Amino acid sequence: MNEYILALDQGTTSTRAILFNKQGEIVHSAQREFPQYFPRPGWVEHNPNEIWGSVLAVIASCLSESGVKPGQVAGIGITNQRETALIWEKESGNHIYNAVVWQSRQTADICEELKAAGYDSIFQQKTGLLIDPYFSGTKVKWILDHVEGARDRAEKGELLFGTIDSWLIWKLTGGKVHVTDYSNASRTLMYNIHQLCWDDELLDLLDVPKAILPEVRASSEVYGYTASYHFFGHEVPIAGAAGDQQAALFGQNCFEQGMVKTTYGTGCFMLMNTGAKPVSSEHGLITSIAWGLHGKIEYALEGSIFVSGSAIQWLRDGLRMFREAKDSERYAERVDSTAGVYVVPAFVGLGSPYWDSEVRGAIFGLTRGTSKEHFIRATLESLAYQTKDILVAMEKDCGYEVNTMRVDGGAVSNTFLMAFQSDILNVPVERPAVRETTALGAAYLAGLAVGYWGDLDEIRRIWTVERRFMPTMAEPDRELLYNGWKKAVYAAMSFK
Ligand SMILES: Nc1ncnc2c1ncn2[C@@H]1O[C@H](COP(=O)(O)OP(=O)(O)O)[C@@H](O)[C@H]1O
Ligand SMILES: O=P(O)(O)OC[C@H](O)CO
Repeated sequence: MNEYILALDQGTTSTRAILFNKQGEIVHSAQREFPQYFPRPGWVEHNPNEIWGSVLAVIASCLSESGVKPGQVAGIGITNQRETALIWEKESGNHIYNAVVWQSRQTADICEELKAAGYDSIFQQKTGLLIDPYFSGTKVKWILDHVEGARDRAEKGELLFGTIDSWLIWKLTGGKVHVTDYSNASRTLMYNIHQLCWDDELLDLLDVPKAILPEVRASSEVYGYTASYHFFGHEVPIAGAAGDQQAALFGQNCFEQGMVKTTYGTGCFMLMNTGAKPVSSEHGLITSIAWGLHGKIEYALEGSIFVSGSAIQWLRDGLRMFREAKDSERYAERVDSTAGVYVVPAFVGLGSPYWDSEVRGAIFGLTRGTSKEHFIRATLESLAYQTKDILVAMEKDCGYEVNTMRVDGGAVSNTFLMAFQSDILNVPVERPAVRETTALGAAYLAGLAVGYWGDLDEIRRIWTVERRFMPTMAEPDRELLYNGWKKAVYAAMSFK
């Protein structure tokens, strides 16, 4: 009887369940969107019960549509939107407040206070991160500050905190297992990535009681088994977990130091495997744990771009420039260039390497001749320029040149964008055959833990490139275009 690995990819806007076979191929997948809540400008929240409902729904669809029996699932791997924080009651499982999403800026004041008190460098040294509303720590503090009685109850051990991986493992095991993995813990602003422990000093600064924190475990090991009532009578091992960007790094087979992947989804995230040593950034990047595997920790250097594919959604839904995201390619190719137009899609500020939460989007270089095609092309090109900003910072931080970038995520099906990306970076860009790399990484981590795949070499043998984009642009053209982008970004940053 054939066996499969089930990956659960709990993303910011939708949840996917994907069944993979031994060749790392997709056998079947199911996807479900869930509601987004914006209680105030800049705030983004999810209802944890709706997330859980979406997970149950995609598992059920995936199994029933594929005809795969629950007993044929050798293991489950979980990957998740990172940083999103939630707190629930240990006894009832009820959340005490919605999940505060990574994009949410509701803790901006808390961050300003911590920065004004001079704590930047302590947080950076210990966690590899910056003080920014993006990360979980200030979100946990905010929930405990705003829900009456929460801090007391947290101290008494009545409440549990988790990122979405923790929540799903807890729910899937019927409330038995409260864990997270190293990669997710490293995004919380509370975890010491050098000493590998929740950091007492940082917990004090954030006023977060240790009792609510999950146990931190490897990214590939059996954490527990599905409660049989959730999984059609079967106890399936939950055997892997990693934050979605680290899972994508794993799914892209970036197992060696210096290997780089970039995922173009709602936002865009470039990660470099830096091996057993964390590289501390001096150029606006952040340091995280890539994964804990086979008793070893590996680290990653990361650049996080908040708006990427969502700029294309904005063209589609906000400006109604086309009906489907893929139409952007056709429009962009109707013109030879943007004719000097630059779009800076800083809708929620800028992440790496600028970290400016006050800047907002801007457009430069308009003339009477500017057309819709120029505008669409300039927006697509902005995805590639933002990625170049990160690569430049990454090469400075690690001290060598990146020789290949592997890509995945929804926007990589845009061939114009990938060719321009390679041109503007002057680096070959590799697009893999399986583009659901995040889910694939989670499947690999779970499959390794249950012996479905024997080792990394077996995984390396099944990973294949679908297309390699080689740079063809002349250096002076590249320089001219990129200089224009830098001018546009700094002009946008000066308009506040
Ligand atoms: N052909 C395309 N060209 C440009 N952008 C695209 C294209 N197809 C999808 N996108 C963008 O990719 C994003 C979806 O990618 P996905 O990896 O599913 O994101 P996420 O996991 O963050 O929800 C959307 O923001 C969409 O606008
Ligand atoms: O859910 P995605 O794919 O938008 O990814 C979100 C990232 O994990 C945020 O850090």
